Formats: sequence, structure tokens, C-alpha cells
Amino acid sequence: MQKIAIVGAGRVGEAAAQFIAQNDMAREIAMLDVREGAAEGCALDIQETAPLFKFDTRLSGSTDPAILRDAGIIVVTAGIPRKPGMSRSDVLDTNVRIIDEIVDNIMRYAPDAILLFVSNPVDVLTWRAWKRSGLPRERVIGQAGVLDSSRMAAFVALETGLCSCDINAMVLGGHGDSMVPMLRYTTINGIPVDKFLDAQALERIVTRTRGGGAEVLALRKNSSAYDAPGAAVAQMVEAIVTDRKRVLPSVAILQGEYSYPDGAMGVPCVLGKNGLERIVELDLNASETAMFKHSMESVLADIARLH
Ligand SMILES: NC(=O)c1ccc[n+]([C@@H]2O[C@H](COP(=O)([O-])OP(=O)(O)OC[C@H]3O[C@@H](n4cnc5c(N)ncnc54)[C@H](O)[C@@H]3O)[C@@H](O)[C@H]2O)c1
Ligand SMILES: O=C(O)C[C@H](O)C(=O)O
Repeated sequence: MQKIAIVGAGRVGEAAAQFIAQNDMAREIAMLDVREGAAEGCALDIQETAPLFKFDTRLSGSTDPAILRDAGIIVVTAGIPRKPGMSRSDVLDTNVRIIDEIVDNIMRYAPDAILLFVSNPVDVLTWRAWKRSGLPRERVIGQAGVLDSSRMAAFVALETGLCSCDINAMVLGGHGDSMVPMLRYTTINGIPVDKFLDAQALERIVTRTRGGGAEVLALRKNSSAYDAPGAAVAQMVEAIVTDRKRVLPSVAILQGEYSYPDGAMGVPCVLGKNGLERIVELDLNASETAMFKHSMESVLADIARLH
């Protein structure tokens, strides 16, 4: 059991904190936000659910980055979400300034932590944080694929009417409109999904998965998704704190894997106590390779905008 810090006590930060606390993954959760009272209020509100959910985690909040000290894992959700009609890349210029400052504070107060980025555009900001911090790539990862895969599995469950607990979906690539839903690796208790659904239904699932974030945003209007993103963060945190060696799609810095000497994108990763312990390289077919390339090109175009 360790101390986990969450930077950004907004909607995603709060949902992640609630799931992490409720499932007793941390001895302590420290929330940090620049908005006066936001982190403190979030911490207290969640603390008051402890008797209901029977957890022991102690929560605290502050505007002072010194609260990060001794954190073993730091989840970064700080930054602005996009508004309806925007792409995730449209918030890059604002969020990179926020992330740079946070990374500098992390290096000052918790340089030994494992960093899990959520703020968008997540692939680009994970890469930026890795570069700026100088940390090994094993300790700088991002959350996207767990959420996108859960969305895809939910859509398979809705289309088939089958139990979502039997469905395993996999989404790789960048967390943008050109993400790569991997139908070939999507199964229902080991049975390929195309045994249950025709080509049209599968195409509907791919399209809906790619637009999953935008669909929730269009409905909520004033906020992008946070319940499923918070749960996805908690699943990655759990894999690390319990050293379970789970294979989860994660944003990873690529250094030759999938033929990319540099960049960051969602690939299957083994997560354990050291953070990213291994990248699993799949044999992609021609169409998957083309989708992967297209997705990486859009991430690299955003990385090229950074200076
Ligand atoms: N990777 C994913 O799958 C995924 C999923 C959902 C949301 N997101 C992204 O996560 C980010 C947060 O979304 P949200 O809905 O929680 O937004 P939000 O507006 O509810 O919360 C963001 C919080 O960040 C805080 N903040 C801003 N600058 C800060 C700083 N320098 N230090 C500490 N805190 C700071 C704000 O005060 C605010 O409380 C957005 O960029 C969004 O696009 C990513
Ligand atoms: O869609 C967004 O902007 C938020 C997040 O990336 C999501 O997929 O829900």
C-alpha cells in the first residue's frame, strides 16, 4: 500500500480518486489542484464515503505541490477538456503549459514516482512529460486504451445482447479519431467476435468506439466523460500497486517497437510494480499496419508542434 497523488481534482481526478479509495488501493491519496479549495473539498467528500464503502484510505488535498512528496504513483488529470466540436489536439497548446509546470513540480517533490498521464491529447502529453522529465520510459505512461477498449466491449455487449463480462476488446494507437480498434483481437470468451456479428454491425462498433469520447461529450455538453475514464485509471493503478503483471493497452514511449524509433501511442503493455514492464509487439496485418501508421502520423504531427 502506498501513497498515490492525483493532480487535477476535476471530474476525472475525482472519479479516479473515488475508485482508487473505494477499492482500497492506497494507504493515502493526495489531491493537488490550482483552484482554491477544489482538491481539499474533493478529498473530504470522498473521505466521507469511507464508512459506507469500508475503506481505510486517508485523503488530503492542497494547492501546494509539496503534497506530492513521497507519492509512489502520480496520476495527472490536470488541464482543460475539449468542448463539443473540438478535437483533443485543439487543447494541446493550453495543456502543454499546464503539464510542463506539473512535471517540473513532480521532479522537485517526487522524482521516484511512476507517472500516469490522462490529460489530453494524452499520447502527446505523455511523450512531452517523458522528454521533459528525463525519466525512464518505464515510469511515464498514459491512459487511453483501457478506456477505449472498455467502450468497445460495452458496444459489443449492446450489439450482441451478451454479458459484458465475457467480452475482451482491444483498442490500440493514438487516443484520437484515428485510434485502432482491433477486431481481430476482440473475443467473446475466446470466440472471435465475427462469429456473433456481421460486417455491418462490426463497422458500427468500430465507428462508435472511435467517436466514444465525442459521443459522451455531445450528450453531457458541459463536460467530457469522467466515470469510465476514472475507472480506467483505477484499473491501471491497481495493476501497478498490486504488481499483477496485467496486459493492458497503455500509452507507451516507443523506442523501435512497431517500427517507430520515437513517439508515443497505445500498445499492449505489461504493467507491474515497475510501471511499464514490457511492450507486447503484435504481428499486425496490412490493414492494421496502415491504421497504426495513420494514427502514429497524427500523434507525431502534434509532437512536431511542441517546442
Ligand atoms: N486520456 C483519457 O482517456 C481522458 C479521458 C477523459 C478526460 N481526459 C482529459 O483529462 C483532462 C481533465 O478532464 P476533466 O473532465 O477532469 O476536466 P476538469 O476541468 O473537470 O478538471 C481539470 C482540473 O485540472 C485543474 N488544473 C488546471 N491546471 C492545473 C495545474 N497546473 N495543477 C493542478 N491542477 C490544475 C483544474 O483546476 C481542474 O480542476 C482533460 O484534458 C480531458 O480531455 C482524458
Ligand atoms: O473525449 C474527450 O475529449 C475526453 C476523453 O478523451 C474521452 O475519450 O472520453
